[in-house]
Amino acid sequence: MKNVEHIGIAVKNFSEANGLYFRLLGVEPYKTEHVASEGVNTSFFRVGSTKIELLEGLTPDSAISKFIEKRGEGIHHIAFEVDDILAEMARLKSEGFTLLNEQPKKGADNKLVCFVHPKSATGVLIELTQEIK
Ligand SMILES: CC[C@H](C(=O)O)C(=O)SCCNC(=O)CCNC(=O)[C@H](O)C(C)(C)COP(=O)(O)OP(=O)(O)OC[C@H]1O[C@@H](n2cnc3c(N)ncnc32)[C@H](O)[C@@H]1OP(=O)(O)O
Ligand SMILES: [Co+2]
Repeated sequence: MKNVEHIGIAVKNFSEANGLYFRLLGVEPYKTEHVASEGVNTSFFRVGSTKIELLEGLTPDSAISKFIEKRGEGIHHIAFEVDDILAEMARLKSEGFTLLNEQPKKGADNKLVCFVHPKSATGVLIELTQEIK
């Protein structure tokens, strides 16, 4: 695992939340991206050497909609950058962590991603991200 690549925050009202984080962070999001496979819209803000990812759920069965339904808005996941996502997934599996996808999948911001179940990481949803070169 390398640095914290981004912190994912689940929000109800995407445009309001983007305005709030612009005022909070003093920067505009450098990208917004619809990710149909996850049923989300995302926006990314650079903050120092890491990023904030705002996520809104677009369908009732999206992970973000279900999260907000159950727990309200807030920090949803922590993403770490890895150099070799397949090797890291194999390592975590051998360490007994529960992975939520067997193979890396296309995430946002030009990344391959994999998630670790919060139940095997002290209640924190962990995302692995590898830059697609
Ligand atoms: C577009 C990609 C983008 C990127 O950066 O590239 C993203 O980050 S997309 C982010 C959204 N996608 C995901 O989160 C995919 C992985 N998530 C999942 O597969 C599910 O959300 C899962 C398995 C974590 C939870 O599934 P579900 O909500 O259907 O099940 P439960 O509600 O029964 O949850 C089980 C258990 O986990 C707790 N939980 C759920 N979400 C979280 C969370 N984000 N952080 C911590 N804990 C979480 C939930 O409360 C349940 O615990 P319990 O004690 O039983 O209440
Ligand atoms: Co993310």
